[in-house]
Amino acid sequence: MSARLVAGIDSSTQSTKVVVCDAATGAVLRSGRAVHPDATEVHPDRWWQALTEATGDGLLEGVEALAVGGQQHGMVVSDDAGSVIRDALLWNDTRSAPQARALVEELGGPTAWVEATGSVPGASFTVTKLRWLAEHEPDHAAAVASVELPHDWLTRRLLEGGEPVASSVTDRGEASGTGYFSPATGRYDEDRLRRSLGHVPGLPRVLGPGEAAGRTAGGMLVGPGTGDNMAAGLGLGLEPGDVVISLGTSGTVFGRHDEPVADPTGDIAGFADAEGGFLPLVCTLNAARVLVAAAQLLGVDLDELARLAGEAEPGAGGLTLLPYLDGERTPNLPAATGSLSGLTRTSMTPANLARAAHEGMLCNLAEGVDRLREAGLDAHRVLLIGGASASPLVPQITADLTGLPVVVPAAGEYVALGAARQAAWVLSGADEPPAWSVESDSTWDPRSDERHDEVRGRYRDQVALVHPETRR
Ligand SMILES: Nc1ncnc2c1ncn2[C@@H]1O[C@H](COP(=O)(O)OP(=O)(O)O)[C@@H](O)[C@H]1O
Ligand SMILES: O=C(CO)[C@@H](O)[C@H](O)COP(=O)(O)O
Repeated sequence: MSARLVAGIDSSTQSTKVVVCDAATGAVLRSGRAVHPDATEVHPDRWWQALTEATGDGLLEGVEALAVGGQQHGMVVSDDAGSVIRDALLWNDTRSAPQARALVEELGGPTAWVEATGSVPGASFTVTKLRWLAEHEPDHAAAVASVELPHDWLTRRLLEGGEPVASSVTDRGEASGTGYFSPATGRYDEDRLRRSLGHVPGLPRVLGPGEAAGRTAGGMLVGPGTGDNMAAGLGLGLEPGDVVISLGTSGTVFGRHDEPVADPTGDIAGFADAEGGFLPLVCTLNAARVLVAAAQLLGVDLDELARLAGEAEPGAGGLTLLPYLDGERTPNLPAATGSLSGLTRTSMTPANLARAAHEGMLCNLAEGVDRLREAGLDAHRVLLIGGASASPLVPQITADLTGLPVVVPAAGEYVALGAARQAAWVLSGADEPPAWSVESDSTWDPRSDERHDEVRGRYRDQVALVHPETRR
């Protein structure tokens, strides 16, 4: 008997990736990908074009069900005809930082926000982008009849001409990144929405995990979809003690939790996951592209960057890079720039610069692991995913700086795989997702060396020195 096929779509910041899997085992049978524009505001049609390109040449032939995992938070606003009003503002667009500060202050401060929505909204959160729209483009704001996030919009497009269960749908995971939804109660917060946009627009219906969103015109069953980090969690089949570090455009650190996590400092976002639980998460704005920028500076490719960094000793000869090249989200420094310190005639070598780029990026994420532990999450091992997990050096430095064993799971595209697992879940009609196994590539154990503690300490000292406003 031939396998039943499901597909998972990862529409993330830099690209769309699609995997077609055996619904029973999760084995990846086919895959496709296409790039997105490099911008922080993008017309959603560009994601649709990328999806069309990635699934060209019959990639979806024989597929019975599919689902979308999408970059979180992006603001897609449509008019009463369902047409997109302006380019979507993405999660990494920091223009709404002043609106974020104002909303937090106006609506009761950080603790009130955490109680109502699970998170203290920074510029990434949709609610702050809506306030920006109301202040800067009032005609556009007045025309907004519905607000969706990237995966909601793509799911609606997939269902066009088919049989959608509602005019627009989402899930708890995605909705928990809006800033106008409570992951604890599962309800939208219309007051916060009115206070940001000026009126309450139409919102996607929040489907349960494993609940079908409808059928495409071609008859494929469509899952509710979710945010890309939630999809990765589902694809990895997280166990207690697993902490994920994802090194894509964003750096994220997260784990599953049965209870909501409330962090009024704003470092941890109290998201929902794609299985009915919670996904506390720390997100940085600067991850894989720090290595890309360092490679460009040194005039080398990523393999050579890793080789050079491997030549340097831990500690990069005293160089410390604060890698806030695109501003930063955690710590909350949206207007920050990167800085490099510790330069001497001896330390200023290509190898030390390459090493400092790796250490700076990973120190910020190791801080995220510490924040999750302080919030009560067990951390026994790190599962390392995302584009930069392919680097030959990143897994070992991650192990050294977090003090945890690091596993790089074998299959690679865990957001797409999680979306496919959700599609298989919907197809099965079962109460639980199918039990797909995750193969590990290799494990890197942390090496004991006092220089690793010294690197972490120097990084913290430098943050406090250059950005004293982050001191608690
Ligand atoms: N071997 C590598 N070392 C470091 N970075 C890499 C490597 N391979 C890919 N990348 C980077 O990973 C990023 C893409 O990661 P990905 O997780 O697909 O991002 P996103 O999901 O945000 O679109 C790109 O910036 C790419 O240059
Ligand atoms: O904003 C967040 C998490 O809150 C980001 O993680 C986005 O979801 C984008 O993810 P990548 O494209 O970097 O995977």
